[in-house]
Amino acid sequence: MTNDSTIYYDDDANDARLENKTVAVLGYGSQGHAHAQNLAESGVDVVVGLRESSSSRKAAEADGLRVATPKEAASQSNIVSVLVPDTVQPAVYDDIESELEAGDTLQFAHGFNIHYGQIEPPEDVDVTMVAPKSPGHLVRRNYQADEGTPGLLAIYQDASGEAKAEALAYAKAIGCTRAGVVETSFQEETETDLFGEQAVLCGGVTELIKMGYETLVDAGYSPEMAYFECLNEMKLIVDLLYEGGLGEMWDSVSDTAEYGGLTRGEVVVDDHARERMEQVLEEVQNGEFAREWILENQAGRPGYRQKRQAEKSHEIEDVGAELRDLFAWADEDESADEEKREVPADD
Ligand SMILES: NC(=O)C1=CN([C@@H]2O[C@H](COP(=O)(O)OP(=O)(O)OC[C@H]3O[C@@H](n4cnc5c(N)ncnc54)[C@H](OP(=O)(O)O)[C@@H]3O)[C@@H](O)[C@H]2O)C=CC1
Ligand SMILES: CC[C@](O)(C(C)=O)C(=O)O
Ligand SMILES: [Mg+2]
Ligand SMILES: [Mg+2]
Repeated sequence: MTNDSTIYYDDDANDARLENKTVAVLGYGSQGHAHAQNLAESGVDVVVGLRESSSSRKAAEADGLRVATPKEAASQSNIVSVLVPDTVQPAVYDDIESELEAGDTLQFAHGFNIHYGQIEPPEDVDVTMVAPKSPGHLVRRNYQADEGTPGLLAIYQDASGEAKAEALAYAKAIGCTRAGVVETSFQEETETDLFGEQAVLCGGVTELIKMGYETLVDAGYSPEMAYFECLNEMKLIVDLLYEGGLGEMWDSVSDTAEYGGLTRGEVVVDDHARERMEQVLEEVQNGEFAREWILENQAGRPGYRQKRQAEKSHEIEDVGAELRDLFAWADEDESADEEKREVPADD
């Protein structure tokens, strides 16, 4: 981040920008349920847009929210927050496009479809992004605990001249300006988000865990020891990194771990890994990943299903399930897990 990045807080946002406006939240999954409930509790008029057959309808209604079809919701609203999965957004957009009027806002939590040209909004609507840098369940939990969730704000199209002020009010209403909202662009958010989840947060970490586990088990150590060491303890280390960066983690582990980590970490994640990271970034930047993902969806997701199945079948998952049943820490997270399970899988 450069020193001139702008960060906005609660005092920079004016709640009145959302007065007399209706927000249609399309989708009631991870982000959708959090935005809709936080907006409503902040006093904003909300209508949730879900298809007639939607398995999420019951949950939204049980949470006291008004529910309509995406098209009806868009026609009743001034701001349409598109929080269905990225892959279905273009089809949902085609359905609601006719309901967008000059001066309305199309709001996103991720820039994929705008940045890669899958959605091309009319010139007379504002196109904004408020993207919490967190899974939706934490956005909701933090709001309920009077805490904030850091987020990003970007303006792709400012037809009204008011796009930023309105997006800031939206960010405040879902709790993001309590923590701070960094201004960025659709391009930067999309490319960094995709790179981060592929190379580091989701893809990189899971491969590192599995490879560490397999190395220990192949060398004759017990699967339980390998699970604890390579997966379970990851949370303890990540909590320290989250609280105080690399420094707090290194301060907290033993000198032996610090010396071993500082000298051996770079043996594993070496220049070869850096080259591969650069390759992953290039495929995000030149649109190759986006094209692959769009085609994969058009083909009915055969490769995705296969990869998912292989991941579920990895021995570490069985070992982990057994251990989590036997130890007390599983109970602590039970309510969070229950909450997560309420979100329907996409297939
Ligand atoms: N997951 C996260 O924490 C984060 C997500 N984002 C972004 O937020 C956006 C939403 O992602 P996320 O919350 O994960 O989405 P989810 O997968 O959780 O969305 C599921 C919701 O979308 C509805 N839905 C699915 N397909 C359709 C369809 N064809 N028509 C209408 N509704 C449909 C589902 O209802 P139904 O019962 O009808 O299937 C359900 O309510 C994305 O742009 C994502 O990149 C950004 C930051 C983090
Ligand atoms: C890290 C995954 C993420 O980018 C997120 C929760 O921010 C996503 O797309 O879900
Ligand atoms: Mg992300
Ligand atoms: Mg993402």
